[in-house]
Amino acid sequence: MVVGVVVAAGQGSRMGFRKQYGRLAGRPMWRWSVEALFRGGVERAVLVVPQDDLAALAAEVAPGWRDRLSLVAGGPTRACSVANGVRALLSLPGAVDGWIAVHDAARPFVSPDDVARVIAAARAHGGAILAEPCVDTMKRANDEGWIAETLPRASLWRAQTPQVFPGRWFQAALDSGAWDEMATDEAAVFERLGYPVRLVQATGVNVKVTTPADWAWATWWAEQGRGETPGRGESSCVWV
Ligand SMILES: Nc1ccn([C@@H]2O[C@H](COP(=O)(O)OP(=O)(O)OP(=O)(O)O)[C@@H](O)[C@H]2O)c(=O)n1
Ligand SMILES: C[C@](O)(CO)[C@H](O)COP(=O)(O)O
Repeated sequence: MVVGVVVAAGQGSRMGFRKQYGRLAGRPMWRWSVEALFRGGVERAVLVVPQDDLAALAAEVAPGWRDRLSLVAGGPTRACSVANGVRALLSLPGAVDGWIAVHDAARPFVSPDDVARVIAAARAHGGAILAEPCVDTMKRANDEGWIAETLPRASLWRAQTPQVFPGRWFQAALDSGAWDEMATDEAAVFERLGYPVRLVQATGVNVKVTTPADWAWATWWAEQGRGETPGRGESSCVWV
C-alpha cells in the first residue's frame, strides 16, 4: 500500500498569498499535486491545509475524492504539517507496513512517471527521494556575505519531493521523539537516524513554485499544457 501526504498548509509569505489555492490553467495548484501523486501510483492521500481553511476545503473536495482524499490541519512548520498528515495515515489499516509519499502542494508539475520511479526505488532500497544534480557552481558564504569557499558540486543534489519512506520509519521517528519539527525535508530526519535513502534523478520539470516570478512562469507553463505529463493509466479523480 502506498499512501500520500500533500502538504499545503504554508502561508505563501514569499509569494504574497496562499499560493496552494492559486489557479493554474483553471485548477488550484494543490489539485495538480494530488493528481500527479494519484497518477504515479499513490492509492489514497491526505491534504494538509491551514486550520482556518478546513471547512471551505471540505466542501470543495467532496464528492469527487471523498474515498481517496481526506483533509488534515497543518502546523507551524512544514515538518509539523507532515507529521500531522502522517499520523492520520498511520491509523489506516496497512499503512504502517506500506510506504508513505510526502509531496509539496507547491510542486504541481512533478511527472507521474517520476513519482512512480521514486516509489519503486523506495520499495527496492528502503527510502527514496526525487532530486536533481546541481548544475551551478556552488559557493558557501560567510556571515558578512563574502565567499568563504567553492564547493565541489559533483556530489551535490537539490532535494525535491515526493519523498517516500516506509510507514514503519515514520512511526518510529514520531514515537521516539526523533522527528525534527525544523527539518526542511523528511530525508533529513531519516539520514540522521542512519537509514539508507536513495536519490532518484528527476526527468521532468519539478519546480517548487515559491516566488511571484515562479508564479508567472507556472501560469505560462500550465497554459501551454506543459504540466499535463501522461501518467500510468487514467486517474479516477473527478474535478469538482
Ligand atoms: N507550516 C507549513 C509550511 C509549509 N507547508 C507546505 O510545504 C510546502 C513547501 O513550502 P513552501 O513552498 O516554502 O511554501 P510556504 O511555506 O507557503 O512558503 P513561504 O515559506 O514563502 O511562506 C508547500 O506546499 C507548503 O504549503 C506546510 O504544509 N505547512
Ligand atoms: C522539501 C523541499 O521541497 C525540498 O526541496 C523544500 O525543502 C521545502 O521548502 P521549504 O522552503 O523548506 O518549506
